[in-house]
Amino acid sequence: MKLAFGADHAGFELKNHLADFARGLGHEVLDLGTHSSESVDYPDFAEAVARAVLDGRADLGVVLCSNGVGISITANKVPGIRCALCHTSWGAARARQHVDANVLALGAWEIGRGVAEDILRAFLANEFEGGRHERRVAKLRDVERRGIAAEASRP
Ligand SMILES: O=C(CO)[C@H](O)[C@H](O)[C@H](O)COP(=O)(O)O
Repeated sequence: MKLAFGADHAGFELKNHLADFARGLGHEVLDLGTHSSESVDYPDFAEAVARAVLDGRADLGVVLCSNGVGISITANKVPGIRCALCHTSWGAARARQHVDANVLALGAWEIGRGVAEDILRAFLANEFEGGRHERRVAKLRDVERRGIAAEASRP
């Protein structure tokens, strides 16, 4: 699979570690930064990863900040993105199976490397199950569409 990675300064080290880990699993990595521990703004990297997933440069995205909150919220502002902030491998598997999440968010200062690897492995190893979940994801998309329409009609 092709994976896009993005992180702010807080997620920089774990992002690099997980990118190497993903390469070791045989995945292709698109590293969209950040490329140092210098302070940066997480929305820039959330949007870069979201765009890469939506335009097909990546199959899935992985984003990191200190707690995963800011970067996941930002990614979820991009229509078409379903970003799951996960703290367990069980949750990551569920995010793929039930929600068809296309971006994984992690809190780099909350979890260690081993847990992060387990979460990423679970995210990559699972697929959307469809069935009843199709209906729910369709409703999720409807909410997104209504939000865009409301925004467009705002004076
Ligand atoms: O976790 C984050 C947002 O949810 C970011 O990684 C930032 O680290 C956080 O906002 C703290 O920023 P700081 O400039 O490193 O203090």
